[in-house]
Amino acid sequence: MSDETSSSPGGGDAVIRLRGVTKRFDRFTAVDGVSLDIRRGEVFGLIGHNGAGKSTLFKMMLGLLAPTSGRIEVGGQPVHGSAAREVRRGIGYLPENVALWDNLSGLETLRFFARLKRVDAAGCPALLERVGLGAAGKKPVRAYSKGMRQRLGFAQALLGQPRVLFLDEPTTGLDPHAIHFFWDTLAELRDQGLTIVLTSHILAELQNRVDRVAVMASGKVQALGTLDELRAIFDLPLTVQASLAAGVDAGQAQGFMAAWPPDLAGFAHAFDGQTLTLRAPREKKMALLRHLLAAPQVADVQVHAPSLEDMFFSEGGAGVAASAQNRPQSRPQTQQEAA
Ligand SMILES: Nc1ncnc2c1ncn2[C@@H]1O[C@H](COP(=O)(O)OP(=O)(O)OP(=O)(O)O)[C@@H](O)[C@H]1O
Repeated sequence: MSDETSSSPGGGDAVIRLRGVTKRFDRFTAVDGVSLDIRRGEVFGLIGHNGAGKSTLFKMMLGLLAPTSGRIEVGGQPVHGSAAREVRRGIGYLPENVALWDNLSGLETLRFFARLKRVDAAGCPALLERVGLGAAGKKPVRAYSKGMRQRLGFAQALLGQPRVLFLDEPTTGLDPHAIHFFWDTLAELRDQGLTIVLTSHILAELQNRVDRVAVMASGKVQALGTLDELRAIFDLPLTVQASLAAGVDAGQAQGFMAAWPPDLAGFAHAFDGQTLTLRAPREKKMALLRHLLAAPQVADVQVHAPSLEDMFFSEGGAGVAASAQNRPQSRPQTQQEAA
């Protein structure tokens, strides 16, 4: 793959550039006019409900599926056409279910994939070490656990030192230890300059580990940005929890509630006698905190910003996509802006 990059409107280098990408299966439109820049060295999450078009978009970015219309470039080169083979050599791909042969050992499997990818197999033992399978390289794959199989799949994606990695549901079925290991490895690769695009349905796991997220629905990218940018788009309230001190009796608690300032009225969501839960707009946070911290009855205050999951399930369960369709004009980047 060429190391050439093109600049993205949002700043930084666009390693992956999509313009007006559409995929139709007969009369059904699975991906609908997607324009997107993915920058060098970023971890980019693609989320959305089942059937939103993530895998179809993924396959097109990998050059495995031709778009009906639109243009896709990786490293400044089209992923379809005469340069496609060369472009794909710079891409690593971990499918959701890697096809492995039970009778081959981990090392034989990796060497097999190296031959398929036409890269030097001499680095296979080191790659197995890299993913934590050094000691299991000679074991047949049939003796591998789900986590070990996933690590082996990850190793084959890293063959040939790709500059761009596509990972489809990479942590599905992994235990917490394996998930931790996976994200640590990903952070190291990212620090080495790799661009990583991944899909996941596990939003809590994604939210502090990806640089930006694209939310897909009905074949379109409905919202795009960092977690903070998405929070600004959806403008959901903060949740603030104030715990009263252990010695506060019912009368003092009542006094605390009765002395509530009128300019902060309407945010109280629940009070169980010990903990007051409030939902407040972000601009009221400081006023609310000042009041709570000055109250002698309050022993502890916790503030929770809306999570990716809160946003996804916002608007009474209609989901992030429905909310994004009605998004205000002050959003970070739309498809049109990217185009
Ligand atoms: N080869 C195909 N022929 C016809 N329709 C297809 C084909 N591939 C995908 N689709 C349809 O395109 C839509 C998008 O599918 P896609 O697999 O991209 O969704 P997804 O977001 O990856 O979903 P999931 O989270 O379930 O993997 C779905 O309605 C699917 O049925």
